[in-house]
Amino acid sequence: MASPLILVNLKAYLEGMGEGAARIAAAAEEVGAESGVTIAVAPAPTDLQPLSARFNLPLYAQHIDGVSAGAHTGHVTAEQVRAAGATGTLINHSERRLTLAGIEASVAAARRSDLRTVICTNNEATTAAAAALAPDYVAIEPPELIGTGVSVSKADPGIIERSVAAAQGVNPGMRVLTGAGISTGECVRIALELGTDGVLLASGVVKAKDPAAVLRDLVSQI
Ligand SMILES: O=C[C@H](O)COP(=O)(O)O
Repeated sequence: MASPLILVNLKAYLEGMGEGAARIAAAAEEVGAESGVTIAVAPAPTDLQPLSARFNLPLYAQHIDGVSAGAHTGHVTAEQVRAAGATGTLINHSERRLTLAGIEASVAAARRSDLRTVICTNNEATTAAAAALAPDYVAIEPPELIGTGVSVSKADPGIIERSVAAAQGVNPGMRVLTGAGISTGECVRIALELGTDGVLLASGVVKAKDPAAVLRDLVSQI
């Protein structure tokens, strides 16, 4: 199996001129290098370029629209985030939902720009639909647990197992992440034991006093 992916979404938690994002990217780079685990960060779009200039780690956009350069006010294109240093993108995060057609267009745009794709989903049915679009990963996150500190690995392991089965039933070999409330190495270990290929998390790292210590714990049972 390829190295599990720990994908840290910074959401819009961090204000200021990118100092907070840089602190977390530095911690992710350090812990990724010492552990050998792939730790990626999904910063705000304005932080992609500054982070890619300073740090050596995979960067994901939090969202892209399924359009190319043109008359699209307020859109974010795959070409733009790729040029800013992203190597992948979230699509359809629970806090940035798209239509099914929009998801398909974003996946196609990401592929044209050679970006890895993570389609976020909320249950088994949407996980199966997402898997049919053949992204690099689907990421199942029960919305009611996001940001609560209550781990999906412990509170709802069944949804992880069923989602892995649904995704791989549609697309054998489909890689699955899970997220919502993940904050410890035990949560990551359980997620991997349930058949996932890693985790998508935010508050457990972003709100931590010592993000590097949390990241070290997250990779400690892999
Ligand atoms: O993108 C990350 C997820 O929405 C999980 O967020 P959380 O780790 O704060 O629950």
